[in-house]
Amino acid sequence: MTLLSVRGLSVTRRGRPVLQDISLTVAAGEVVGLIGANGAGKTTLLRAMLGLLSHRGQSSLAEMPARDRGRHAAWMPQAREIAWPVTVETLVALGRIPHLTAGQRLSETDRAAVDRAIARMGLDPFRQRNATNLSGGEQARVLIARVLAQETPLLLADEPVAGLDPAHQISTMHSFTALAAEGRGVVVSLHDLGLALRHCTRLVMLEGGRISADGPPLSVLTPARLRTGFGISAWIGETAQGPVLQPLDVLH
Ligand SMILES: Nc1ncnc2c1ncn2[C@@H]1O[C@H](COP(=O)(O)OP(=O)(O)OP(=O)(O)O)[C@@H](O)[C@H]1O
Repeated sequence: MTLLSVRGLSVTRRGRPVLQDISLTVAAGEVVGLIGANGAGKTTLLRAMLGLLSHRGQSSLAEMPARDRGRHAAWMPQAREIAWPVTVETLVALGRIPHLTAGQRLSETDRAAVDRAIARMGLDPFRQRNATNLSGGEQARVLIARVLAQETPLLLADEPVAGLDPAHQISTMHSFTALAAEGRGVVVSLHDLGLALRHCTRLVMLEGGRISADGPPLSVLTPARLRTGFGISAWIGETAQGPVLQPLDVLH
């Protein structure tokens, strides 16, 4: 089942083309990693697909009425600052808003979704803590839990694992894999190519605002693309524990 369809999407900012002619679809069961160097256009693509940026071309998500969109896709932006001094539980429960009608309180179903998201991100010990008093990585986990609580068919996240410790980076990627196994779809921008290789079912690589590769991770992360797209060399190998990528050096 197709959860997102983008055709011929282009974005111009300050007269400069930032994205050109992007077409892709995301199906149920996929964890799509969006990769590319700083400035390649990952955030711009995620925001344009959601309808948060003016664009040419089509995105099925941007064309939905706002209310339907909130029930179809959850969005975790790159900015991590939590501004409100509310408990972790209250903040995660905000993810249920698209499912409520005005003035409606959380139902048992909503509370169960909040509990599942809190458990998935290992936040039970923090439930009643003020979210603004948590560490940066803990706050990121709270924001991931909020989008998980939304329990939408599609999840889009901009660098969700940035700033997390290794255990929480891996467990967050496992959460995405579990969502895909349940029949949802995930699009996640990542700078850690090792995590992208191991945990994504497919990678979409951006170079200079265009898709330079789209396919299974090992077929996308070739030495030539690591050189042209990232300016690095890397060791890539198949091991007993699965594929591994270790960046080695900057190529001049
Ligand atoms: N408000 C803006 N006005 C003009 N240009 C912008 C604006 N926002 C982003 N850009 C430009 O668009 C290009 C793509 O930026 P974008 O943030 O999408 O890249 P990214 O791949 O997410 O990068 P990063 O890995 O650094 O987060 C960059 O060249 C950036 O300078």
